Amino acid sequence: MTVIQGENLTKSYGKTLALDNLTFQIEENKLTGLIGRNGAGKTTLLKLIAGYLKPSRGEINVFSHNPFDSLQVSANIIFIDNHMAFPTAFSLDDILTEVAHYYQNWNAKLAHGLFDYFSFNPKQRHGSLSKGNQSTFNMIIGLAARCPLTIFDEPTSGMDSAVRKDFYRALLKDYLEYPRTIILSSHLLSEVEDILEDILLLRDGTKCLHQSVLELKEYALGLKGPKQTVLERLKGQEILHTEEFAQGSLYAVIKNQGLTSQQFLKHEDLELLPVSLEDLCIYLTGNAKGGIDHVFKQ
Ligand SMILES: Nc1ncnc2c1ncn2[C@@H]1O[C@H](COP(=O)(O)OP(=O)(O)OP(=O)(O)O)[C@@H](O)[C@H]1O
Repeated sequence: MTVIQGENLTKSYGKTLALDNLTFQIEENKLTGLIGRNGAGKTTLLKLIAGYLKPSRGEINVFSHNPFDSLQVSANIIFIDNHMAFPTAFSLDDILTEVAHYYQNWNAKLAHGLFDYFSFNPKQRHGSLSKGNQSTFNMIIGLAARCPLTIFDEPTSGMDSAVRKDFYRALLKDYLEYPRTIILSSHLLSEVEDILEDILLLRDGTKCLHQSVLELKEYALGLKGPKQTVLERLKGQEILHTEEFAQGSLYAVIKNQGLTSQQFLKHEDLELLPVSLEDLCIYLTGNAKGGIDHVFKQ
């Protein structure tokens, strides 16, 4: 079943075009990573899905409804980001008690288990938590709510690396036990790629690609060797990235068009290297100016 369907989705803020003609769909019970550079339109897209914003053009349907001001949709969604605010009079314990009434699938055992594991003080106020602890507390709510559509917008902001690892582990374990549709926006692709099933990559408000992580791992090949040898091998290939190194060597990333490694390894000077998902996404969403090296060449 399709949970989210966007058709020619466009969102402008005045003259700024944040999303441009985006068409995509997300199926039920998938864990999707929403990836893109700063300003690519991730938060805008998540807010359109959650019904916080109206599209300027195009259509968005969530559970077959327009999410804007839809009670039906909001009852089935939780949106976790680092702007969550709670009544200042509430302690953390009060918040957990109150939010439990909102979410049909709320799991108090999970909420309290995580709350104790992360050593929260039940009497503390949300506003007095450190930035990382606020994110951790928000994440507990996002997981324990077990909403059919769970949206995490940069959920690990401020968390230290140990807490981030615990969060990804908890997310994966709970997702495997209670499958649901989860979208996770993140800049830290290397940290999340092992738990994601699909990646929706945005570039300047447009869809760059939407594929499974397994497909993406086969998407590109890296070649390194003497510049002239690499250049010869690049003929007819779709080049995604090139980088020069000392002593005349060149590293090139090409689209894997079903080529066997043998074709490239005939030349013994040539090294075939895997391309990480993080690097691939950087190359696919890079600007055309030749990267940071370009600044130093001017
Ligand atoms: N309320 C707003 N008013 C005007 N422009 C906005 C507003 N919100 C976002 N934008 C612009 O829309 C574009 C997309 O922003 P958005 O926050 O969706 O990107 P993002 O991918 O989430 O970025 P980041 O990774 O930096 O959080 C940016 O150019 C941003 O400046």
